[in-house]
Amino acid sequence: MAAAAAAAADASSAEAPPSPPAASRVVWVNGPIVVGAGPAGLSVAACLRARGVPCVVLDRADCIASLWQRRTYDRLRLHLPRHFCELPGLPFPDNYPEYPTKRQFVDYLNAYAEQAGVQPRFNQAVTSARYDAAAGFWRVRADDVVLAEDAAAVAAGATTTEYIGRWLVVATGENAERIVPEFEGAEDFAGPVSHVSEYKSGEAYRGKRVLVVGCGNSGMEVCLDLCDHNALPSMVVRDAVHVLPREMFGVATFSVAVFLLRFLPLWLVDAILVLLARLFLGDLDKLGIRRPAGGPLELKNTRGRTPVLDIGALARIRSGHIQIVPGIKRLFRGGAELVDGRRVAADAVILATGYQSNVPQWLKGCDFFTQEGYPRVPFPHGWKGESGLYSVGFTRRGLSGVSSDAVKVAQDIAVEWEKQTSTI
Ligand SMILES: Cc1cc2nc3c(=O)[nH]c(=O)nc-3n(C[C@H](O)[C@H](O)[C@H](O)COP(=O)(O)OP(=O)(O)OC[C@H]3O[C@@H](n4cnc5c(N)ncnc54)[C@H](O)[C@@H]3O)c2cc1C
Ligand SMILES: NC(=O)C1=CN([C@@H]2O[C@H](COP(=O)(O)OP(=O)(O)OC[C@H]3O[C@@H](n4cnc5c(N)ncnc54)[C@H](OP(=O)(O)O)[C@@H]3O)[C@@H](O)[C@H]2O)C=CC1
Ligand SMILES: O=C(O)C(=O)Cc1c[nH]c2ccccc12
Repeated sequence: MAAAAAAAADASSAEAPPSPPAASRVVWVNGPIVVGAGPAGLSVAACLRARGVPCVVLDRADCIASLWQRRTYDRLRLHLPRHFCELPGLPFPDNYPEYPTKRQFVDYLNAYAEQAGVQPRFNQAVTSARYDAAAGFWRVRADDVVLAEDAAAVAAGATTTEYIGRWLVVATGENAERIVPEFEGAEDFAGPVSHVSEYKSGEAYRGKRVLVVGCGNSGMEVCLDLCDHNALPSMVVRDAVHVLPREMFGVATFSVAVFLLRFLPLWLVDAILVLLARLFLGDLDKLGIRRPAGGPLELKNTRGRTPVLDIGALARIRSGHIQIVPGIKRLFRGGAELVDGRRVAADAVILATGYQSNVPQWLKGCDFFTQEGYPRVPFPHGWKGESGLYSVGFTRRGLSGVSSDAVKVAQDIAVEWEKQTSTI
């Protein structure tokens, strides 16, 4: 019986997986295939080119840095000082402010791609990537993104291209997909429900009662923007959250943290940050904002929970312009019932409920990434997998993590590239 079971298991593991339908096109890539043309994809491509390694960069969007260009609001600025956000090889222009605007950052990224000669293939949505061990190549499939307006293309159906190459660089980011929670009664709610990635400005919400779900940097900044446009925001704070001042006496809190980390252990830096935040911001408990037990940097590094860097929302909470409410139990026609039984009226709901990686949806047959779509090996070692697999931008350390990964990945691939090309 046991032998029969073992034989059956052997037989099933030996069985070849069903082969996917043939791609309409096959492209042999001389060099790495980079998936994602955000800051991570651009910077690794630039570093590769600087070392003489060609690559192909694929993106599902029709432009570079689609997160920044298509899925963020107008008033957005970098919230870390500029020198923490520069990509390898190109400083920001001298006239940029300490916290560049979204427009400035996008201009910088366009200049970066241009200077490095990176020309991504757009409208290429990667649907699967797997390593073909027999051939020693990665097979990456991408569907042409067809716009609904393009009737002829829609009628012809999606074209699939298979890219085949020796190396695969995953650069699809920590914010690839929006998180959209489902609420009981959502179908009864009379107003619009949107994700913050669709929000541009509070102009559309003048005079309206808006329920903003989530109190990360997005939720806080959108509430502030709504106030500036005379809307009436309530913000759902369902759990504890760290709020830090963006600056203390003109010095960036982030810079203070980085400086202290040179001498002190992380737990102590966290304790100092919490103490300073208490001094600068006062007791937030009174406002309905509790601090988590873990420290702000610890939670950022281990769970990806970014502390809020306050740029003015707290003042509006104190003044009563932003109302804090607990978690949502259910939605109803005119608003939401909360977990404490209270009701809050709302004309619109904005979900500032965060983002997630999409790597598990398309990277098959390898366990380098966790189910959450992050490298299993923790920072600073998560940039290199097996068989020519790499990741850039999954460090939970923002743009500075992107840059440090990109340099390491390009260096590593360049060494392999030189070995391979010199033997030809
Ligand atoms: C609102 C906001 C503000 C931020 N501000 C800062 C900041 O001030 N400082 C900081 O350090 N960090 C900040 N971050 C963190 C952010 O992660 C980085 O700024 C940066 O965008 C990460 O770059 P990336 O290339 O890894 O990911 P992204 O910028 O998300 O780029 C990934 C690209 O991959 C593409 N893609 C995804 N899936 C596929 C697929 N299946 N096929 C093809 N293409 C695909 C996407 O279209 C996208 O263009 C912010 C994030 C957000 C959401
Ligand atoms: N100026 C800047 O540079 C900005 C930077 N960013 C960055 O973008 C990234 C994403 O930020 P953000 O979009 O704020 O996402 P976050 O993941 O940081 O925050 C999501 C928030 O939504 C809450 N949430 C999730 N699901 C629910 C639910 N069902 N009910 C109630 N609350 C819920 C979470 O609460 P809980 O903790 O309880 O799960 C959390 O407060 C971060 O790294 C951030 O720093 C964002 C905006 C501006
Ligand atoms: O803004 C983001 O999402 C970032 O990831 C930037 C960032 C990296 N490390 C941090 C620690 C505290 C606050 C922001 C960041």
